[in-house]
Amino acid sequence: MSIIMDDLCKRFGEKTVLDHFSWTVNRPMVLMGPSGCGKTTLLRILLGLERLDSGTVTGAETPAAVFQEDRLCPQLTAGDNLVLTGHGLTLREAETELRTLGFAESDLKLPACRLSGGQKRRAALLRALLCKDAKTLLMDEPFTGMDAELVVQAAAVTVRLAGARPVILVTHDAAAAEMLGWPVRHFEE
Ligand SMILES: Nc1ncnc2c1ncn2[C@@H]1O[C@H](COP(=O)(O)OP(=O)(O)OP(=O)(O)O)[C@@H](O)[C@H]1O
Repeated sequence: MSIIMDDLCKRFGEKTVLDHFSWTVNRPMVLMGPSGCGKTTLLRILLGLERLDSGTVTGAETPAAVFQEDRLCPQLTAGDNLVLTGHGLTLREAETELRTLGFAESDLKLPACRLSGGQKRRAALLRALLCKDAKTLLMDEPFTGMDAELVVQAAAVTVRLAGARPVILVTHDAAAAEMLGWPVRHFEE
């Protein structure tokens, strides 16, 4: 299974964001590039949230996503948020993985709106990684708001749970990219 992007073009008014961009992703990979170069736009195109001017995408069906915003249901616990989109994921499995990313028993009982920014980010990351029917993963800055020690743990969990699926993980964090150990594509402006 591969995400195949062929000759993609996208403009916003005068601004060209994708200029005949082609890329085949058949395994987990990292996408890096300067702010404003179009990384989020590319993920939004793959998710069907933005329309291409020209070009084709195949193989991006049934993705799970980590957006720049966490997009958790605020009244549900972190575990219930994971179960909600997990397609067969049990609460026990969800909470086990939340504990590996530092959730205490008391954190597991809180509604998502009472969690810290970093905890919400970890929950959003695990929600995508644990979505059982996702064939691809699209992750936009999933480690934002985590301190260095947590990034180490989050990167290890990401590698373990992503497996061999096609993944595009956008990050500004060169140290995180190195920890993942995945090939890096540099997206220039
Ligand atoms: N809906 C839109 N309308 C107009 N311009 C847009 C729209 N969405 C994005 N842009 C512009 O397209 C360019 C690429 O934006 P995008 O968010 O994809 O960049 P990015 O590489 O993800 O940046 P960052 O790393 O800062 O998140 C920017 O110049 C942005 O202002």
